[in-house]
Amino acid sequence: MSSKELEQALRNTLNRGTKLFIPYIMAGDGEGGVSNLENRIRFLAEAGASAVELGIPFSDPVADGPTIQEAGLRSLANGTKLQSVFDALQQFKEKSPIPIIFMTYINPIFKYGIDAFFEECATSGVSGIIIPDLPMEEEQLVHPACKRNSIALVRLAAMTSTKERISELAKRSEGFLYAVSVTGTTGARAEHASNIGDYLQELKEISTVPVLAGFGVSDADQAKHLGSFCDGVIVGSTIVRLFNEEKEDEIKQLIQNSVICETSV
Ligand SMILES: O=P(O)(O)OC[C@@H](O)[C@@H](O)c1c[nH]c2ccccc12
Repeated sequence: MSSKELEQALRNTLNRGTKLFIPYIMAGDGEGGVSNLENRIRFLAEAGASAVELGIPFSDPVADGPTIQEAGLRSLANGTKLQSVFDALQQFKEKSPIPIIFMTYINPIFKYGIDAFFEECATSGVSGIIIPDLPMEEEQLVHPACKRNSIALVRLAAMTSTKERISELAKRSEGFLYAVSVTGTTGARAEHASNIGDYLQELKEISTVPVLAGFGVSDADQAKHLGSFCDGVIVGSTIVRLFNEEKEDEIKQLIQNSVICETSV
């Protein structure tokens, strides 16, 4: 799947009249470690997920809140390595029904080797990547390799970024634009800032790719609220927690209730 194809897959979903929902899961978390990946991704696709964000466990996850950090520790305890994630993806019995977007810090990419990393992404069916600790000024380090292997480099916009920076990020983003919707780390929040709607609408106006809000979304009401200002949401900590508590039914309900489009907007 090329980087344009990720964008197109998301647009196809939007054209069917639903909002986007991208769940985040930590690769290697849960019983069986990476061997459960194919089942989990298939389950999420059937539940209505538009794509999946797949986290690679890392020892120093600076942007992760406690729920994702704990999932990373469980995954590392299961013996997960970057290579075992690639191997598991390459061994899928059938191609993933939804696009897979990697979420990893820059360090594991350096360690693996930039070219080798993106080549493996392409042969593993990964269509996009989120690198939260790679500033825009440094992205030339990886962008040529992303391009060569048709991996969409998803940019993150923060609420604290200047207008100029946000519009540059929105212009550059591939696949979609990740609108970080809180200040701070990942994790469920009771509520979002009152100016969140303005922020998301502004991003939506300047972005040429779909805009998804992430960070702090823990229920369908929040998802629908944020989704009413943009194209949908990314949910991490709540999905990770529900998988860990074996509450797959709640995951299904959360996704199905979040993607409903209210026509008032
Ligand atoms: O957990 P939350 O609050 O639902 O936020 C999404 C998030 O977990 C996922 O996108 C993610 C996990 N780790 C990250 C690090 C940086 C940016 C994004 C992420």
